[in-house]
Amino acid sequence: MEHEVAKAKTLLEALPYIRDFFGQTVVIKYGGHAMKDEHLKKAFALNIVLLRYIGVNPVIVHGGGPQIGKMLDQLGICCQFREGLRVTDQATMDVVEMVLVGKVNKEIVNLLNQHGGKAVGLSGKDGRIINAQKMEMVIPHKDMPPEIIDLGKVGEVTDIRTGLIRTLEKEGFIPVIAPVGVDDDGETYNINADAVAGAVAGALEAKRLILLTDVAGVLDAEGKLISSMNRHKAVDALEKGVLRGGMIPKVKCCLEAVEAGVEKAHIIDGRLENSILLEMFTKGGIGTEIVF
Ligand SMILES: Nc1ncnc2c1ncn2[C@@H]1O[C@H](COP(=O)(O)OP(=O)(O)O)[C@@H](O)[C@H]1O
Ligand SMILES: CC(=O)N[C@@H](CCC(=O)OP(=O)(O)O)C(=O)O
Repeated sequence: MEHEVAKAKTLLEALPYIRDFFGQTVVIKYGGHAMKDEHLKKAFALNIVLLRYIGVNPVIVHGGGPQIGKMLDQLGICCQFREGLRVTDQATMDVVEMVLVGKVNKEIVNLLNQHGGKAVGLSGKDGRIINAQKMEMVIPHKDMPPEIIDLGKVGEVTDIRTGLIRTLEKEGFIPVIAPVGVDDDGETYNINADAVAGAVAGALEAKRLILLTDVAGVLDAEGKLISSMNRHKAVDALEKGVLRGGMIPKVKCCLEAVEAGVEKAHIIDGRLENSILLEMFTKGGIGTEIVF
């Protein structure tokens, strides 16, 4: 009996948060360890389905870098990264689209539906959700002319069309979006999934952007977790070189999202079971929050 009483108390403790999130959109970037481990996959699905049943509108944007890498390897196509982005020729683009849209996206849809959700898988081409253009990568060099890198079919988001996402939300569906975009000429682009998640959250004026990753959050130079960063602190960390590799696009896209009106962005540990619920429905939260 004592156990049951404690359970009821826990539910009531979550009430202020549930009330706050009711009817709101939360964009979640699904990737990293939480997408590989069977136990964590199930927990992720249950977290998302629960959100939907208590009146939150979750929108999932997924990655799949390791899965693309594995397939390229099997096909004997070599892969190269510049500044954390995959150099993408036409053959690579075909594999990226097949793996992200055909395999990873459908696996996530299936996972959510198996656990009681109503998920719909989309690429950026469906309803032209993700409009993109070829990315111009310019690396500044001290005392030298800037370096211009051609990443091939790597794109950047120009515009997110929210109509189809809103229609699905209204009907109780959970949109699951693969980070493949398209331009006016029908050219397909490979886009970093964190960047897509940030742009989708901004366009939807989501209440939260949550990025799941393989570390506790943003760590400082001593390796200690930074639990909260405002714009000023985040820009400072980017400029001082505290952030490296994949953490750079993550913090950048969180900044862009809060600048576009998202209330808070979070980088949280996807290795932790129920990390999404812990972040949203407990007082202290987990990981790093980025606010305007
Ligand atoms: N200051 C930092 N704080 C946390 N992680 C950092 C930092 N600088 C670099 N990283 C690296 O960024 C990685 C997360 O980015 P990434 O590998 O792209 O994640 P994911 O695959 O989950 O999208 C971490 O595993 C870590 O190695
Ligand atoms: C341009 C670029 O690098 N695109 C990424 C898209 C997938 C992705 O971002 O997946 P993760 O979130 O798992 O890294 C790629 O080809 O790997």
